[in-house]
Amino acid sequence: MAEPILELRNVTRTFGGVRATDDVSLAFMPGEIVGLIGPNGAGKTTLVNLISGFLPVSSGEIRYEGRSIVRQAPHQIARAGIARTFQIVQPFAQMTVLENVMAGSIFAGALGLKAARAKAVEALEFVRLAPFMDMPASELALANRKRLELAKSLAMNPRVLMLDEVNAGLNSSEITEALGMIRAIAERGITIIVIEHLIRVVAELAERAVVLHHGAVLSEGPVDSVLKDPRVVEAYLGNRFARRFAG
Ligand SMILES: Nc1ncnc2c1ncn2[C@@H]1O[C@H](COP(=O)(O)OP(=O)(O)OP(=O)(O)O)[C@@H](O)[C@H]1O
Repeated sequence: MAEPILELRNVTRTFGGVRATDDVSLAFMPGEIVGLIGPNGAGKTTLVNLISGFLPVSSGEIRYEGRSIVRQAPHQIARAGIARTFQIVQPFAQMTVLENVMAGSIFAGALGLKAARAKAVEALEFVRLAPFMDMPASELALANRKRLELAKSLAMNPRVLMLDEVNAGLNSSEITEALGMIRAIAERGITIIVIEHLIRVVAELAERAVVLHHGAVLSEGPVDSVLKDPRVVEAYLGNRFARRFAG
């Protein structure tokens, strides 16, 4: 059986008395798309911050490609191949779209300028932002700023990509387009963890879902069975939703 590319073993993170992450054990396989859902404050962003090294774990272990990464700095983790997007999109406003993406590939790859530029152009072509590459990033509309985030992460050559609310604020056709891009990324063998409020996105995109509640894993498994899990319905989704998916 294939080995997980990323594994969390009994990971806990506390803030004072709050267990933002509570004894979480999860394994992610190469090329799979996993939805990470849960109500506000469930601990989704904290988990992403722990995996990407922006926060230290209080206890437990995070293993990537079979090795512990819990003591590594964010840039080392990014260079090793774990990329993330941020919930709040904050491009370097004064820099061009291309320069923003190059900053990503340089951060993660220690590439020379020429290689970083080539990588960045390729990522911009993939997300269909190449025509905007010389524009200041501040001039991009929201949907394109989200694509810029995606391009920045892709330019890091990730093997694991965590997308934090990448569809928030987009309209329906923009979401459909983003979903197509995310699928195409997974087809390259990249593991994708989608952190989402939008159940539609998780239901359409992910093979597996993990539901967090009060920092702990409440339910995990194939998306449709997780969405019908009575504990999930009660904790998060509400009966109206349960009826829609029960059929
Ligand atoms: N830096 C911090 N200091 C103190 N408490 C924090 C910190 N970061 C998160 N928390 C707390 O940890 C819990 C989990 O928060 P987190 O932001 O991870 O949840 P979330 O599922 O991402 O929520 P949302 O969907 O609103 O982004 C919350 O109770 C939050 O208040």
